Amino acid sequence: MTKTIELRGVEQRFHARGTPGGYLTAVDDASFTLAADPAQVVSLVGQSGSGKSTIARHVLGLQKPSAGSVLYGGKDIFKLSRAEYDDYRRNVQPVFQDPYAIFNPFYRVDRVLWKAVKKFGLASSRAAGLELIEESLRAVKLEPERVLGRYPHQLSGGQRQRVMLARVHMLRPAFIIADEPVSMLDAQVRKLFLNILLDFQRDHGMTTLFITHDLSTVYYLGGSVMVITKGVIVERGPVDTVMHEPSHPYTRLLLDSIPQPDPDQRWTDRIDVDEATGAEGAAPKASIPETPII
Ligand SMILES: Nc1ncnc2c1ncn2[C@@H]1O[C@H](COP(=O)(O)OP(=O)(O)OP(=O)(O)O)[C@@H](O)[C@H]1O
Repeated sequence: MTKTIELRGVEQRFHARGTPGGYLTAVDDASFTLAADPAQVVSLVGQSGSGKSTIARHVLGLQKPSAGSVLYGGKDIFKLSRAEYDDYRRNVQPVFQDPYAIFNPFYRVDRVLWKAVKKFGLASSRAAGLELIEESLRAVKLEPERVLGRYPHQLSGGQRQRVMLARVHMLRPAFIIADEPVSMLDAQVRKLFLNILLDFQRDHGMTTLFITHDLSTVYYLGGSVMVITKGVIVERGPVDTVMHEPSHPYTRLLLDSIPQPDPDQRWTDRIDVDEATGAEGAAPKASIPETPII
């Protein structure tokens, strides 16, 4: 049976002083399904504060929605049996912006990988475990001898990110929930990271929910995209269609925020998102640079 993650009418309210009613709606009636088969890349794109991370937290079971439900294999993730929960934890893996917080600075980075080997019983001996770790590090273009034995601060941000991807590679989850994973990386390392996610999709059948504020990254990844503003998913579809024929004014505004390589035309227009009305005052039809900047 194909594994699925489904959000059904998810709403998230937070207490917020000074707002009408004393709360803000961070996510409003969000519904979508991620399927493991065929493996796919689905991006969720929107500006800061649009509700993306809140949705990631819902999918990862870190935040219970105020209303609606998050289903894994058709079952509410907050009501799974122990065995179902273990399956969900193994098959839905997060990758965050800066994994520095996940590494304990007092332990070598090896520990994160060995913990996964032990927790999920991935190898029957130490030698087999080490072989698996080394294979996974190579799969994310890291040389084991340059990484193992080091402390987190001795690695670059891009290397730390890829150690987390090596962990994902070992676990082979059905789903990766990647929340702004590349926003702190330079263009080259960013591209490397995105290519690894695409390799994971093609070679190991992993489906990624890729959360970002950056449409050019979405363009590079391909697949499909959902556009979110003020907690509402306003547009969705294949990346090519949404990028070339955006139907919602907010998507057009986002498209106009892609910088151009030409210094005289870095931005096609000024981006003025009206906080009160969302996408009011839409900019002229967007143009996508020939070579998206990633
Ligand atoms: N625990 C919380 N308590 C109160 N408000 C919150 C909480 N978490 C998020 N919010 C608010 O909910 C809204 C959506 O936040 P969220 O972090 O999901 O946005 P985002 O699109 O991921 O933004 P960014 O790209 O900046 O991370 C914001 O207005 C934020 O201030």
